[in-house]
Amino acid sequence: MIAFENVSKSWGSNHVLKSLNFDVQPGEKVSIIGPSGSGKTTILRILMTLESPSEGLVSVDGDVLWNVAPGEKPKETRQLRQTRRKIGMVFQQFNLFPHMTALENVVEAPIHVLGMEKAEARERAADLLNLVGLSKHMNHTPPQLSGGQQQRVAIARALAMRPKVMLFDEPTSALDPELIGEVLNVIRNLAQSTDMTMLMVTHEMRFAEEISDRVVMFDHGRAVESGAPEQIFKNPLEERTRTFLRAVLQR
Ligand SMILES: Nc1ncnc2c1ncn2[C@@H]1O[C@H](COP(=O)(O)OP(=O)(O)OP(=O)(O)O)[C@@H](O)[C@H]1O
Repeated sequence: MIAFENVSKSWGSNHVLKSLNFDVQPGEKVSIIGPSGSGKTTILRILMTLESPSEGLVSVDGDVLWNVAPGEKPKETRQLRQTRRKIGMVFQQFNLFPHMTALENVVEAPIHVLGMEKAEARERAADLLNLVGLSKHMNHTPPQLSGGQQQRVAIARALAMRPKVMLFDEPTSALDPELIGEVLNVIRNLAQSTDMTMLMVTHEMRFAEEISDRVVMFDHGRAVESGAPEQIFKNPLEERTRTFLRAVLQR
């Protein structure tokens, strides 16, 4: 469903991704872990076309998003916009429209981007807000909601576009500790009840262990180890994974 082939990304002399080969199978739930600055977010941003690779091929659902030859300037492929719609993303920051209600935030893109009928979009948005446990808050604006509730609206908004792939970039990092659980519960339910492909960057190790089919350890722009959660967390093969996990799990 997602494939990175020999993908590199540099900002000046900072080589953030180094000939990365990485894929995610249809329906697979994959978590990316690794030290700060190892390139985890950059992978998601390339998939969202918020960044372009310096080199390499990236495809989603069989469509080429990026195909950049060495020394070539990245340019958008013809089907990029179409492919981009297959992907929903949840960021650390919720990025909701503050003056709109939760429901209006969720219906916005289906109406304006997908051209969905207003009534159908509102019905779907109400179902999704119910799914994330916010049926009582549909008419509240973001300032009237807690951070956890706002992030759940952001998840509903991403789902409203009927994506085949959901990307999560540290979805609980901006939340107070007591609000993290409610957002993780929503993501856990999605992972267990949908056949969507899910790729998540997270510092929540126990959560990654619990919900993922596979965990990938990143370091210095490379996937250094990939395996079932019990293998990565209980029996990591790479010294870099052991050192990283020792540090984060002792915190
Ligand atoms: N727009 C940018 N311009 C220049 N450098 C950037 C840009 N975005 C990211 N970087 C650099 O790329 C490197 C990798 O960043 P990235 O955010 O992908 O790491 P990460 O593994 O997600 O880290 P964290 O866990 O701290 O979020 C860092 O050195 C960062 O400073």
